[in-house]
Amino acid sequence: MKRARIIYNPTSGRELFKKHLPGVLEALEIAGYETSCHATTGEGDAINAAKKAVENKFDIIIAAGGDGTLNEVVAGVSEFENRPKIGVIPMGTTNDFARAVHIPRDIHRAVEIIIKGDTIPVDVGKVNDRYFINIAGGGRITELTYEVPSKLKTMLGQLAYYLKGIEMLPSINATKVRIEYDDEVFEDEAMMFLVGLTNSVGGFEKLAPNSSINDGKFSLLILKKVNIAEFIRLATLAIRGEHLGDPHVIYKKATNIKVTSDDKVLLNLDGEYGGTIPATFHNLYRHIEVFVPIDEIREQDRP
Ligand SMILES: Nc1ncnc2c1ncn2[C@@H]1O[C@H](COP(=O)(O)OP(=O)(O)OP(=O)(O)O)[C@@H](O)[C@H]1O
Repeated sequence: MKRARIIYNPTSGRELFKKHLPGVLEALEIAGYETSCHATTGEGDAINAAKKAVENKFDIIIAAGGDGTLNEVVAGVSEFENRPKIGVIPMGTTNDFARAVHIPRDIHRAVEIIIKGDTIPVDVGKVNDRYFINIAGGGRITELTYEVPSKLKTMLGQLAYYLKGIEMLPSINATKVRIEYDDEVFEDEAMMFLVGLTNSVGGFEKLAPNSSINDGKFSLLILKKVNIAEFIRLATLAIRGEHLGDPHVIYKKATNIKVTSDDKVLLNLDGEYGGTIPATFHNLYRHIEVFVPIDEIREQDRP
């Protein structure tokens, strides 16, 4: 019998997973998985739980939570040679990764996808000694994800982020950075930089339209120094995916990226605080296998 380990964050999103756990366990049992679970207790706990699951030779690990929980599970397995396949049950406020690979927010449909068993390989980003599956970023506006209280997310969902974003607008400013990407260099003031693996960030699904999740490349997006009015105009364009032709935006695919600055710049990794720069980004090509609804995967993401 195959063994599955569920690692779930009981505080994710609207805090509903626990209620559905018996049904999830039953469905997996019927499908031939002997399943056990671990409820995370706080930051970093899912990393350790995932490491233990690898050491205990579970066949698959199911991350039930938001992008933060999935990030920790991937970080936990990434150092190992034999990495179990990963299932995702999106329970967070933002589930950018799940959205990028078309895993629905419906718990039972998400479990069915795992049971069906189709997987695709997915690139993982490594920066300094940390990992990301979706996006890494720097610049004041990317810090907004840590300033939204969990209670507010439980109550308002995604809206909590937009409200915080509006509140932060007056305080965002540019920082002088040096960004080396493959053979090119950007050295100037920037509002933010994003290093993306998927096309979907915080509900902006067209932010990096031609990114592929398993081509071994990052989508690098740099927003040069602009004033607040221009920033809002570009954010509005970004919702429609029309920001890429703007002269204030640099958008390139790159495999190796290095960011340095004389100022203190915080790194945001999949929505959580991820240390400070200097940062060297490596793309771990097809590092994990993830259960997905294979028929819905975009052509450029199919292996
Ligand atoms: N029992 C817990 N209590 C408080 N925080 C926790 C607990 N377990 C995990 N966490 C932390 O919560 C963070 C965020 O969780 P997660 O991404 O799953 O859900 P979310 O906050 O609802 O959604 P999102 O981050 O997508 O907005 C995790 O990275 C982890 O550090």
